[in-house]
Amino acid sequence: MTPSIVATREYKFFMDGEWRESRSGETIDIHSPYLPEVIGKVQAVSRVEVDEAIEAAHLAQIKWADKSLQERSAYLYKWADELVHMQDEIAETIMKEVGKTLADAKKEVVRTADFIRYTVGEAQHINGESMRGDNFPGGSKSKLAIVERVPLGVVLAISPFNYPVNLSAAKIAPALIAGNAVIFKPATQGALSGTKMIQALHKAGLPNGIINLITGRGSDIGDYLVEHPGINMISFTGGTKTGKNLAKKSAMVPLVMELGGKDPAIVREDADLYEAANHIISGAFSYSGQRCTAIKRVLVHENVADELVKQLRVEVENLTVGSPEDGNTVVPLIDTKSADFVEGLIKDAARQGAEVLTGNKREGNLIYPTLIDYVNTEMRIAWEEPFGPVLPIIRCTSDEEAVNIANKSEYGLQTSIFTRDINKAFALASKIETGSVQINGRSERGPDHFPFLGVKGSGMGVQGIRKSIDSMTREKVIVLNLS
Ligand SMILES: NC(=O)C1=CN([C@@H]2O[C@H](COP(=O)(O)OP(=O)(O)OC[C@H]3O[C@@H](n4cnc5c(N)ncnc54)[C@H](OP(=O)(O)O)[C@@H]3O)[C@@H](O)[C@H]2O)C=CC1
Ligand SMILES: O=C(O)[C@H](O)COP(=O)(O)O
Repeated sequence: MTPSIVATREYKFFMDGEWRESRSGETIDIHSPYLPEVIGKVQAVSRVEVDEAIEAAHLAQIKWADKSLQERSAYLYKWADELVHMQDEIAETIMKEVGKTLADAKKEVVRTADFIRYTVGEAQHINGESMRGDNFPGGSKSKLAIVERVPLGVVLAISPFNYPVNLSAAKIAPALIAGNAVIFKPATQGALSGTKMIQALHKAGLPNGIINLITGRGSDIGDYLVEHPGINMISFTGGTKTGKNLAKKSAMVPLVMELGGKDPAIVREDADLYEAANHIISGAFSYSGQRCTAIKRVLVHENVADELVKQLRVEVENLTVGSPEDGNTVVPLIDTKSADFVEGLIKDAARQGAEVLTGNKREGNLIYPTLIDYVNTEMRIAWEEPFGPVLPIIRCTSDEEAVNIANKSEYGLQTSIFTRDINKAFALASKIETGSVQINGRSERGPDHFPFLGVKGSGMGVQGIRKSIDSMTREKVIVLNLS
């Protein structure tokens, strides 16, 4: 095993341009999903320090918004460059902290640098508009409205553990380029990776106060941050329960939330089963299914179910399982609680008569990839999001039944439809209640400039580069009354 580069180093939080120890005197141990030792400690930032950071952010934001777009762009380009320079160090931290393979962790860092650069380019092509009053009956031609987009002020960015760099920067970059300051609260498991990402931003020379990294448990400071009167917009990615709580607590603040999912793959009778199986396996099992967009149930027509299941089983049994350090696809889950939860879902299905075809084995947090056939709608696994490497198969008698089961979910992130009939695919897509529908492909967020959204319990508002910038700005109308 390679020696840990993060050892048990204690990391500081970042506020008003300075790395600081919290006056709380408390730190939080960060455990690895697969290594026995504590891999780092982060500060448990106090409420008073949260107040101070938000105040500093407000003061700094005014000058930041005054800078030209080209000046702000230069800082963000430097940030992207620094991330690329630091990619080995950051990727290793991601691997140890959230158990992603080094190759995937590096991809995450490079994808993030690309994301930042694209964000700058997008912002440089956003223009306001103007309109004359006489377009409306009775309106005067002498009224000229100039409509621009202006920043909202201080954006609170809260991110989950599974893409600790990319999903954080996907909030921070659009906020910054639009002229906002940011309070960034990373997932506690993910805070070391988030800290490294902010080190890269610090190296880019960003003015003091524009970015503030607040570490601490969501259960301690989450509500305080969300309810804080100094926060002007919240961009949150995480679980549906946390998101619902957040939506109740925040008041009169624009909110974008990307939450959990239970993405179905609908496999029609006429699908190319080989293609479908490949997409389903990579959709369901990469990074052990710890993706909001993972395929989390298969709704297959009964006439082709045996054939599909046979192919899926072969592919599941070929998946590599073990430490992320050896490049395995199925790796230990983020913590014991998550592994217990996934195991509970498998046991419930088995107890109720589902057929566990392969997997159902556990070593610590490592759950072997598990394929379960003959799942019915009475079983928890038909509805609950595992965030783990388990795939339930529900056999359906018709498209209508598949669509009904797909839509009954409390979630609405994405759906995949596999079919050779493009007309049928469109007809089904129009009935599906999810933010996106993928035809003949696995569910996924990227490419990152596509709008990305969940409906129902999967979220509100839209991300995706242009949409994220829009969500972090508002229109400002200045009317010239000409003589
Ligand atoms: N739709 C999407 O785009 C995505 C959705 N997800 C969803 O996220 C979940 C997994 O991520 P996970 O990190 O476990 O999610 P959590 O909901 O547990 O945590 C997400 C973030 O919220 C913070 N938090 C916790 N309590 C509060 C609170 N009261 N107020 C404000 N913030 C709080 C957490 O901090 P702390 O870590 O300190 O508890 C963390 O930073 C899955 O359900 C997954 O589907 C994940 C990625 C993408
Ligand atoms: O957090 C997630 O799971 C992501 O938003 C999904 O991203 P991906 O589809 O690119 O893995």
